[in-house]
Formats: sequence, C-alpha cells, structure tokens
Amino acid sequence: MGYQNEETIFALSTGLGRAAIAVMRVSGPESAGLLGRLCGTLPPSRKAVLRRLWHDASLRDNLLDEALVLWFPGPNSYTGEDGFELHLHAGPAVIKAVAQALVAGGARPAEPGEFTRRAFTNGRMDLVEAEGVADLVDAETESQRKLALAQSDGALSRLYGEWAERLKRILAHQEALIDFPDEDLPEEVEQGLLNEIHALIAAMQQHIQDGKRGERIRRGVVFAIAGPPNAGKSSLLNWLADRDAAIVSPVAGTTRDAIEVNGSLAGVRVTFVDTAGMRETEDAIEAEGVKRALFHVKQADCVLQMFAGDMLPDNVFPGALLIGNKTDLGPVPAKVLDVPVLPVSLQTGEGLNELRAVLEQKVETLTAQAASGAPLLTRARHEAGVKEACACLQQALEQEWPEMRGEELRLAMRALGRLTGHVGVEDLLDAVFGQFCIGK
Ligand SMILES: Nc1nc2c(ncn2[C@@H]2O[C@H](COP(=O)(O)OP(=O)(O)OP(=O)(O)O)[C@@H](O)[C@H]2O)c(=O)[nH]1
Ligand SMILES: [K+]
Ligand SMILES: [Mg+2]
Repeated sequence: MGYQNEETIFALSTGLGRAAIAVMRVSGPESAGLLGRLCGTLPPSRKAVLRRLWHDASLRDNLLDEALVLWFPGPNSYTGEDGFELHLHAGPAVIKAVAQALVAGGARPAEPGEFTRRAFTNGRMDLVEAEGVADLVDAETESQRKLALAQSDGALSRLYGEWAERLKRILAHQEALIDFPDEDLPEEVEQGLLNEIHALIAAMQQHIQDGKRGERIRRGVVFAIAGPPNAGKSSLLNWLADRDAAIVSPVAGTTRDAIEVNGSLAGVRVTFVDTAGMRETEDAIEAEGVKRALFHVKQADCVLQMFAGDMLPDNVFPGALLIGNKTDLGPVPAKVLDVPVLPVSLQTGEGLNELRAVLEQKVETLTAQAASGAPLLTRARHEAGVKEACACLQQALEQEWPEMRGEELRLAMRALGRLTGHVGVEDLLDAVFGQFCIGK
C-alpha cells in the first residue's frame, strides 16, 4: 500500500498496576534515533540486551532505568516499520520518565490499535488477521484462544483468499465469453462457468451456516433462563454463578430486570441470563420485565425453560432444555409435550450434576468444529461480507447478458476484498482498529 507513517509512536504494551516489568513499545521512522538517544548506540537486531537508559545518553543526563532492550528494524517487524521494545522496571515513575524522554525525542503516544493498524497498512496482515489479534488479546477461554490464534495466523484469510482466486478464474472465463461472443466457444465453457458459480455459492452457504458456532465461541454461548414466577429461575442462576447474583424469594414476580452472569463451561465462555417470571400482570414494571424476558428468549442460543412441580408448561420454546424443579416437594413428569424433562431440586441439589453435564454437552454441540474442519467465521462483519458476495453470485446466475453477469461477479469480488481489507475499506478501518487496547 506504500503509505508511510511519518510519526513515531509509543505505548505501554503491558497493563498498568503493580508488576515487575513493563514493556514500552515504539514504532516509526525515528525509532533508530530515539533508541540511540536513550541508550547511546543501537544494539544488535532482534537480540535482548541489557542497557542503561538515559533521558539523553549523549549528555549522560538523567539515568532513567536499566532495561532489556530489543531493536526490531523494519520491514520484518510487527508493524513493518523500525521499532523497539524496552522491558522496564514497572514503577509508575520509571514509566513516566521514559515516556517523557520519548516525547522529548519526538515520539507521540499511540492511539488504540495503532500498532496493528500500521501492520495492516504496511501489508503485514489483512483485516481478518488483525481482528484475530484483537480477539487473542481478549481471549479468556481455551476455545476463544484457539479460534483467535487460527484466525490471526491467517486460516480464515486463506479461505477467503481461495474464494477470491476461484472468483478471479470465473471472471476470466466470463470475460472470454464477453470478448468472443460470436466465435464458437464450446457450450461447455459457459456450463462449466455456471457450475463453478454454483459450487462457490454452496461453499459460502456452508460457511455461513457453520459460522454461528464461531461467533458463539468468540462472544460466548448465551443461555436464557425462562419460565413462570417462582419456578426457581433465580435459584438456578445463583447455583450456576456460584454466588448470590439474583434475589431469591417466595414472592412471585421477584425478578424484573434481566440479570446476566458470565462463566465458562467445557472451556467455552457462557452467559446465563435470568429473566422475569412470565405471566399476565397488571403491574407495569413487571410487564416490562416479561417483555424483556421474551426478548432474551429470542436472542439466546439455548433456553433453559423451568417449571416447578406440577405447574407444567403448555408450550415449550424451540430447542429449549426443560427443567423440572422442586423434586423435593414431589415427582416431576419424565416428559412434557414429548420433550424430556431434567428433574432437579435447587434446594437439595438433586439432579444438579446431571444438569451440569447436559449443559456442557449442549455447549459442545453449539460450538463444535465445522464438520469440514474449515475455519469458522467469528464476526457479524464476516457473515455480512460473505452473504453479500453470495447474493451477488446468485444475481450473476440470473443474468442473461454476459456483461451483466460479469458486473455481478465483480461486485462479489469487491465484497470478498472488503472482508480481508484488500479493496476500499477506509471507512471500515476505524471500526476494526478502534476496538483494540492501546499498545497493540
Ligand atoms: N422446596 C423448594 N423450593 C425451592 C426450590 N428452588 C427454589 N425454591 C424456592 O422457590 C421460591 C422461588 O424461587 P426463585 O428462585 O426466586 O424463583 P424465580 O423463578 O426466580 O421467581 P421470579 O423471579 O419471581 O419469577 C424461593 O422461595 C426459593 O427458595 C426447590 O428446589 N425446592
Ligand atoms: K420469586
Ligand atoms: Mg427470579
């Protein structure tokens, strides 16, 4: 992309707070000068060396710290520019003094995500990989880590790149049909081209279908707990959270606002949402709670539908796990409306181990790897891009005129290009990089 950043930036790449070591990261054209100013001479490339850091080494003015220094000359650095890292003693006064020395040398503090944005600008990674880096920084569970690592390592980008290559070949054939309309190109050329478009559409549709799983891993699997008042929904939430997250009381209609608790099951991030008991009510606030409950039921990946004792539900939400609570007061039926019931007692703990196993199983099913082993899409942005490309290909199949078909194919190509950031993405960049922390 050939675009050079004039400014040299710096940021603390480690978190603030009491720690032994803080890593200061610097990138930009003035890096060599700055590092020389701090420690005298440039250390060897890509080797950790111990150096004294001065406010201005040439003057032996104000010793700041003794630190490990790493010099990363471009273009084979994270950002593609010259850069270096200082592994400082993490005292706030040390960090502040080094930051002041960097500013005195002409650098400025980095914006959130600016290092990775420069890596993108300098062609060191594409947009999908950059998003993978952001997810890796945020990863809390094993499955999030694996997904983000594969993505930042380019697995998803390679899949989109492959599709772009296939599309390029289709376009080339299409152009041949346009350029030689009256020559006797064999029928097979056109049929082969249509077959290829069909195959690509099928691959994209499969990817979109599998995609829900990737997104679930990234943002977590959401369970909504729903049912009539006093079924024991908040009691269930508290057990799942292992703390008193929600108020439990014998008063029907205790919970009004939806209460969310995060945790992890089977190595996957999960969110449980406790909701207001569903019933007809005159109370305006409770009615609002019921409305919110229905909203969460709709949004959830899976509904935990509770009832107590013999207050059987007269409908079951699609895909819901039915939980029959308060077995200590009497038995619950094995099935309701043909859906098996998980019998539990939040009071005595009966059935809770079995319930946990069922929930783990559910999480595994909802986030299972695609059968094809293909990388999963992880964001609504990817889904929208692939859907757009797919829609253009479907449009292409409808077109009688070769020129019109060619135009739809080019639009599909653009949609794929925007995904990885290879075409016209200026407006996208702030959205993608704004979510990073400073120093990445
Ligand atoms: N005997 C018995 N009581 C239970 C059990 N689980 C919950 N309870 C009691 O049932 C009452 C209602 O429990 P909650 O957890 O507040 O029920 P809820 O479904 O959240 O109720 P709302 O928020 O009002 O919709 C409380 O008094 C609980 O102590 C159980 O397994 N056995
Ligand atoms: K209650
Ligand atoms: Mg409640």
